[in-house]
Amino acid sequence: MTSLIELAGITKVLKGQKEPRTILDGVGLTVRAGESVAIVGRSGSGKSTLLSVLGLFDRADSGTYTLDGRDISKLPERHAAKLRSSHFGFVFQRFFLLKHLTAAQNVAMALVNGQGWLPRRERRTRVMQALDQVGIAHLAKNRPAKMSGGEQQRVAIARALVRDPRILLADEPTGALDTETGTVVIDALQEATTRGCALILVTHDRDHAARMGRIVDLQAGVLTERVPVLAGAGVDAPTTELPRIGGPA
Ligand SMILES: Nc1ncnc2c1ncn2[C@@H]1O[C@H](COP(=O)(O)OP(=O)(O)OP(=O)(O)O)[C@@H](O)[C@H]1O
Repeated sequence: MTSLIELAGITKVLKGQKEPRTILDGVGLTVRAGESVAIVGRSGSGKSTLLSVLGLFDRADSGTYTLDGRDISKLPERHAAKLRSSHFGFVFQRFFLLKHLTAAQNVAMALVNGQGWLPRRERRTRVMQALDQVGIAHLAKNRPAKMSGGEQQRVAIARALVRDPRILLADEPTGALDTETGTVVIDALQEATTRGCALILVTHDRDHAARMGRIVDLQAGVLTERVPVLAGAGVDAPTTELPRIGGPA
């Protein structure tokens, strides 16, 4: 299977301070369609920065970003904006729902913004499909105030899915939820991978990370891939680490 995303030697340096600070130091990452990848690491290690680079909200200072076989490292912003809406769905810790709109109307907003006005019937079908995919089609007419946190986050996931993205980027989507509700939200995100969508999840929750197909660890700007240890190998830790990937030798 060919890669959907390939980052190589990605570097991001924060300027505007006394001393420039390297946040991403030669990061490499390959993600294929239908894969799920957890990005873990200490607070401030650069996980959200990496997600911003992946989602084309921010640009790397050096390195290459290949999306679907195309080098997009130097893409002008107007093309990047198009790719953002055609290829990516975003889910954040905060739900960012409009409180005066119903769940269905909140999801429909993504279609209006991204693709102009679709015919009403098609819009309705896609919105209901997206709500159904996250298990809350029955709440289509509810406003956020009448929904639990987990339900609101599932509306936000439906809003991210309604444009049928190739890649779902989720930044601490369970951060505001209790463990049980968080698990339901992770289920909803993972369901998208069964349809070929790649899922990249930033999380501090070990259990949620462990449910992803792969875990990558960001420490001091350096990304390492954790490789599951075979059961019975006599190692206490559930995972072990390889040397850094994608960085200079
Ligand atoms: N716009 C900015 N201006 C100044 N510093 C920034 C900016 N954005 C990020 N940083 C700094 O860059 C570092 C990486 O931030 P980032 O948010 O990517 O980390 P993180 O791993 O996602 O953290 P957390 O787990 O707490 O969300 C942090 O030290 C942060 O303070």
